[in-house]
Amino acid sequence: MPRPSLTMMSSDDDPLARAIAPPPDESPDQRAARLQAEKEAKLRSDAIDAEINRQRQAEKKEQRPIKVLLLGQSESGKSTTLKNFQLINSPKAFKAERASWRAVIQLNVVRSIRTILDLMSAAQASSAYPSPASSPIDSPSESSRPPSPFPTEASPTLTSDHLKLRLRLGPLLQVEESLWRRLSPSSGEYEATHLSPVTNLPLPARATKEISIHSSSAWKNAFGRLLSNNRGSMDSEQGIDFDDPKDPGLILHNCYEDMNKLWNDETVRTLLRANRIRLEDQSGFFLDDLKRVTALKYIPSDEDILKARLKTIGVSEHRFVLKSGTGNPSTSPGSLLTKVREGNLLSRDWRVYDVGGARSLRAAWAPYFDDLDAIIFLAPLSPFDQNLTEDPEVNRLEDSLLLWKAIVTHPLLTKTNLILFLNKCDILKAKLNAGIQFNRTVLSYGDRPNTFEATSNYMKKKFGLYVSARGSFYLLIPSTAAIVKQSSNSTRPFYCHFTSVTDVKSTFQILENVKDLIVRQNLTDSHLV
Ligand SMILES: Nc1nc2c(ncn2[C@@H]2O[C@H](COP(=O)(O)OP(=O)(O)OP(=O)(O)O)[C@@H](O)[C@H]2O)c(=O)[nH]1
Ligand SMILES: [Mg+2]
Repeated sequence: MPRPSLTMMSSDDDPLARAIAPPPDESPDQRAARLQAEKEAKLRSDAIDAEINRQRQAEKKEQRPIKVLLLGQSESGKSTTLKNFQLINSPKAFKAERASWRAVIQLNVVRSIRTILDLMSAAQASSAYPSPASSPIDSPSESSRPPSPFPTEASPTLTSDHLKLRLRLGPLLQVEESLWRRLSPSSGEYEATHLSPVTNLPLPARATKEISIHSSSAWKNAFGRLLSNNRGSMDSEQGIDFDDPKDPGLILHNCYEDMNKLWNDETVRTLLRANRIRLEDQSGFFLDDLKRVTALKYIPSDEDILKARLKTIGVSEHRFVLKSGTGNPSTSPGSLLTKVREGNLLSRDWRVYDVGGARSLRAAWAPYFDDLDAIIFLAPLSPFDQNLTEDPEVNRLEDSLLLWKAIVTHPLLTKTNLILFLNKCDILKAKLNAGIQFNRTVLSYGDRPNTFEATSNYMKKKFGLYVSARGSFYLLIPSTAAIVKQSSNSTRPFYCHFTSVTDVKSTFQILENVKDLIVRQNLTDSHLV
């Protein structure tokens, strides 16, 4: 016999319908009460459904990694900030890379010395043919330089001792060659850049290039291989093989006396000043630590690694998990993050992206704008008297401001947390202390005091105007003869820190606060708080 279909089934046949059906003798009052109860039950059920839905959405968001992008012009300190993240969150991996960074530091040392040697050659050539038109100071691009913030000195005359010193340092050129070859894959991924924005000297081709390694290249493997090598001469913990025949440590060690003599020579210092070169403010400067970094068993410290300079091409990514219970002295015991950590509610994946900041590389940034939690934008304050390497017409401070404006007003980033690091504060302080006048290049600064406090707060205000104020303002920089007049209608929160990201201790504190802020915002977005 065929079973009755659902439509054929009466409520008498359906046990559930029978169970919930109203009693046949229900009075009008009872009916009204029943309908009211059913209405309330439905409301409760809908509220529970909505809560479950909300929690599901939040969990989904919780599971996706927190993404942070580091932005800023070239040499602003992005990769150095990434190294700080690594040092804090993956110290073992950071340590494992010491051998590779040691090679970069050796190259940085050689490059600084080479700058001096090339300068000596140029000075010698111009003294042999003393024509005003060929002198470095009168080079055609001189007009594009910012006005000198300190008095220009006459170029000194080099003695035969200087020339002997230069000859004795010849082996360093081989060190440079061999380190270049080892660090770079055969394709040769160097991008030509000028040696320094303050020199327009006719230097040899090699000296005008800055070493840059594509992030996808396995340059660290050239040295990382040593990790598996178990030789007795090796510091296995640091992964450095001091007896490696290709290691240039011995040559550098043997050249220490001459390098030190060169760097501390008064005539050489005058020559540098006459050409407006302050090596001590440049990236990858180790000449004040020559004895230590050329020691036979030199192992780079954390600070050395942060100071090492290697230009980024491409994008590097650092992943880590924010562990529960990691100590943050700044997090108050009752704060949300502490509670979340204590309750072990939060073990989130983090991804920090570091991109190349040179002008030609900025087009590669946009694909990373999607789905970002925060951008840490680095604007170095110290190069207020320098122009861009890639565009000698543009002041570096002005470039940072315009870049910041482009990020603040970018349509894909309206909901992204923007955190500004006004960086290289240590170099800014040193420059101001050396008597370099801020208002010589930033004319709009007027006659305000030439102190760190006044100049840095002035720039904080300028950057802040784009995000948290309405109105117009200007920054006058004569090198470009441009008045950077801007207006802003935005009122986003303005998170700003004065940083020196080569300083491990202060940067640790700032990054912990930044992580706290990002987690907080992320939870707020997920409606968890
Ligand atoms: N003294 C000092 N040096 C800094 C500071 N921040 C960065 N540097 C140095 O400046 C140089 C450039 O820093 P990077 O982190 O390589 O710059 P970047 O923004 O990654 O540059 P690109 O890769 O070219 O885009 C490095 O030698 C750093 O050690 C700082 O606050 N103070
Ligand atoms: Mg970089």
